Amino acid sequence: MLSKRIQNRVFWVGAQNPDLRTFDVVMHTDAGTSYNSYLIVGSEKTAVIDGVREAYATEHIAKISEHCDPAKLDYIVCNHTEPDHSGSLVHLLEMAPHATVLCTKAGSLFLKKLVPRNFKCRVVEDGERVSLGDVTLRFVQAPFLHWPDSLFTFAEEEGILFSGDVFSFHMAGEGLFDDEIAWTGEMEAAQRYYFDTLLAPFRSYVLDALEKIRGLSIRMIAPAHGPVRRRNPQALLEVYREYASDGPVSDTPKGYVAYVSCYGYTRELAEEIYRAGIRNGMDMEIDDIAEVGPERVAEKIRRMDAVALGSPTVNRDALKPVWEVLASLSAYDARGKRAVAFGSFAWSGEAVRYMAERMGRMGFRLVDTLAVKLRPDAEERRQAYALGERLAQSVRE
Ligand SMILES: Cc1cc2nc3c(=O)[nH]c(=O)nc-3n(C[C@H](O)[C@H](O)[C@H](O)COP(=O)(O)O)c2cc1C
Repeated sequence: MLSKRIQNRVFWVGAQNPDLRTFDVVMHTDAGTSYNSYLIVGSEKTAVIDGVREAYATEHIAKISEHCDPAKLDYIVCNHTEPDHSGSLVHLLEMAPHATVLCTKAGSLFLKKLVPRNFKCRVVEDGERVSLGDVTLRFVQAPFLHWPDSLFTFAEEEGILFSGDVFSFHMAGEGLFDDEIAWTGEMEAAQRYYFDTLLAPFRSYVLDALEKIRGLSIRMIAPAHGPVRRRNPQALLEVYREYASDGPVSDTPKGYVAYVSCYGYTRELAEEIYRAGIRNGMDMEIDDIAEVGPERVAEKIRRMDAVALGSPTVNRDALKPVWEVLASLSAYDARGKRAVAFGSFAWSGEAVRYMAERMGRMGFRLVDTLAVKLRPDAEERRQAYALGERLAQSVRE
């Protein structure tokens, strides 16, 4: 795609990779991705907002050159210093040695490690304005979206919010704007998946950032990946507010039992824990991980207040689907969540201990564990029920 004017004095000068299927190891994408960078040619000064992955630096600089001489660039704004947006910076700075990089304090510390050359860097304060002549940039600090460095840049006269990874999702295509492409359920899902993977751990920061931009007259949102949003930016802010509020905040605590079981013994324990949760006022769900799939289970765990994870011991370990669930979660997902581990075994019984150790290291608040030899008898089923009661109790506390 060539460079493109997105409005008056603002141009898209980014890059696209429609063939990408795995982003940063952690995310899949069915439609590639874009690395959005924007150039503002003000009446007095010029600014590039965000960069692209290093592999696309030449293309990026060529697109900037279509509209101005890169050697005369005044500012390069780094809303987010992650290498998919800052990789090109070292090359752009070679062309534009006099440009001043504008970023947050955290961003400046990251850039020192990312850019192996001296460059002019200025830390911008929350609410600070920088004039390009007929366009004024206003900076809104929005930390932890999804790194400590993140910043929004609002071009006041244009009404464009440059939002970094926020409001992004992975997609490359012919159209640059959301109203140029047929908006499908898959895009909605890609948007939600992006939020869940990168931003959900920082829900409260998302809500803080939304509050800070509430009063701005935003006519367009220009994110770092995916389409530029001009169809109804205010509605997108609301969608994000809903995403960010969809955490474990309901009055009725949510509990979840996820297990695997070869002969049904661990399942018997799971069902006792589930019953105890319900009788103790929790909104409960129960799943066999082998049926539902580890990713879906991990997704559900993110929204729960309490989790019970069960596996039999097989070949001196917990079963693979359980490890896949835990590998799909981050320490942010686990942080402070009440949890128990349980399972059946025949002679050595390592699974429960190993799960508990891993969950503890991830940051789950482990309430207790239960390992039962082979088929649970009446007393052991009572113990499983009591484990569910303690889990529910811990959430109330
Ligand atoms: C292939 C296989 C390997 C096993 N390895 C172990 C083991 O290393 N240690 C152990 O205590 N039990 C082992 N067991 C026994 C199971 O843990 C035991 O049968 C348990 O009750 C199964 O619970 P479930 O019905 O929930 O799957 C193994 C069972 C199978 C089928």
